[in-house]
Amino acid sequence: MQKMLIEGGHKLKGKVRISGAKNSAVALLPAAILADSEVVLEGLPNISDVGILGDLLEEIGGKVTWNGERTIHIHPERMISMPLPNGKVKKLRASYYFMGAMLGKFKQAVIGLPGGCHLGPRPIDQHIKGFEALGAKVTNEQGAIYLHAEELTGARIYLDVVSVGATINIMLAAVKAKGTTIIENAAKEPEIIDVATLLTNMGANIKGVGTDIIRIEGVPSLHGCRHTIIPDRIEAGTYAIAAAAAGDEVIIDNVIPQHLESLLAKLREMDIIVEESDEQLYIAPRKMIKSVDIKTLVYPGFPTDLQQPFTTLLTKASGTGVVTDTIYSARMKHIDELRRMNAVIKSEGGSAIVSGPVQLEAARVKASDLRAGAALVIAGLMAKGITELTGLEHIDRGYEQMTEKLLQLGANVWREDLTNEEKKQLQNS
Ligand SMILES: CC(=O)N[C@H]1[C@@H](OP(=O)(O)OP(=O)(O)OC[C@H]2O[C@@H](n3ccc(=O)[nH]c3=O)[C@H](O)[C@@H]2O)O[C@H](CO)[C@@H](O)[C@@H]1O
Ligand SMILES: C=C(OP(=O)(O)O)C(=O)O
Repeated sequence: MQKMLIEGGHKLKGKVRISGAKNSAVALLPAAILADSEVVLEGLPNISDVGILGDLLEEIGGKVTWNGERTIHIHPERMISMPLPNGKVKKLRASYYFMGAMLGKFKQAVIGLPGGCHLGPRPIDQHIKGFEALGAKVTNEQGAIYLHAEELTGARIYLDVVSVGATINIMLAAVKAKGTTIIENAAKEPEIIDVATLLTNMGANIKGVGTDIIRIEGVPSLHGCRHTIIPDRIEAGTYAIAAAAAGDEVIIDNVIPQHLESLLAKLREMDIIVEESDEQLYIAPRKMIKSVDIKTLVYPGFPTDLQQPFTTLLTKASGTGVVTDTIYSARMKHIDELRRMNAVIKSEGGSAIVSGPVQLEAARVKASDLRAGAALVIAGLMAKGITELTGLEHIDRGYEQMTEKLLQLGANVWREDLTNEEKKQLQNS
């Protein structure tokens, strides 16, 4: 168990390279189950969620080899419908994609309910509604979802809420079903397009991804292929926010700027200098920046996954900014920690109202989830003194080599093992 120490006040400057997208990677890996021959995925991020999914593919009989840290070769030929009711599936959210992929391939699966960030209730009723519409019988027995179908048949499925996970999971279950599946009110996130691109390269017939109606003609089999993952727009957004909050001039490399338009528009509204080229962003903050309000929405709206880091940036802005998360209204556990660091934030009617500018002060803080962790790292970069951050297992789920990337940008940040006393204190907190 470790803590991260961040000495604030060192301006970020230089170039940072963005890794492959976590939320794509965690769907591409289970999608490989559906193929009959080798799938090669390139450009994967070196994060713990990816490692766990690789292990799960092996647990069900896949032959998995890594070529370096970013390229995985998956041989699905010997995979079986092994039940995964417990264990590693509980460590992350995206293990729920084993439901759709194994149902699509084997017509049966037993998968424990997923873990992932605690952001308030995260039901999977829309995933289940989709599987049932395709002809599966789905039951929940002691925290594991049992899925079984004699045959999967295409269906018209209207999602009651726009859900990334349900859209991808239904695609995975439907690509080999008999006939046509139509997903209405589908999510449009870039990661969904990335997964559909992989499936199409495997031989699937999918139309309409990136719109809210996806049409899938089932095919009898899918073959292997090679696929390169898209860059992580949330990691890129996090570094853009860090650059705006504690940077001088920062270039963010390997990014698709169009994936971040909602964030970039807000940064410009604050008076931050943002320049875009094909694969790069250039961010330069001004001395005085203006507060703005943000409301998270489904893509292409402002991403909930950047809400927490953005809240930290608002502490530096002049005026009052209202932060409302319409996707996860309870995604506010970073607020108390930011208050410990001198932030002035009121909670009102489910929104956080941030007043600034204030000089943040170093403190001992704890990441309750992945993006709360990112928010607190940025706060540490802005604060006076040395911030000590625990809960790093959350950060490691989604940020590749964050310490190294920040060091490269000129931050003074390092990790240390926790003492026994600190471990005890953490367990009791
Ligand atoms: C691994 C992954 O890709 N995680 C992302 C994914 O999570 P995840 O796929 O879990 O999020 P969803 O898009 O499904 O959730 C969106 C909203 O729909 C609700 N909902 C969802 C499914 C369902 O069956 N019923 C239901 O009510 C959720 O509670 C939430 O309020 O999208 C979220 C929203 O962009 C991001 O924060 C996560 O980083
Ligand atoms: C909420 C997130 O992840 P997950 O859905 O994997 O918990 C996230 O990436 O911000």
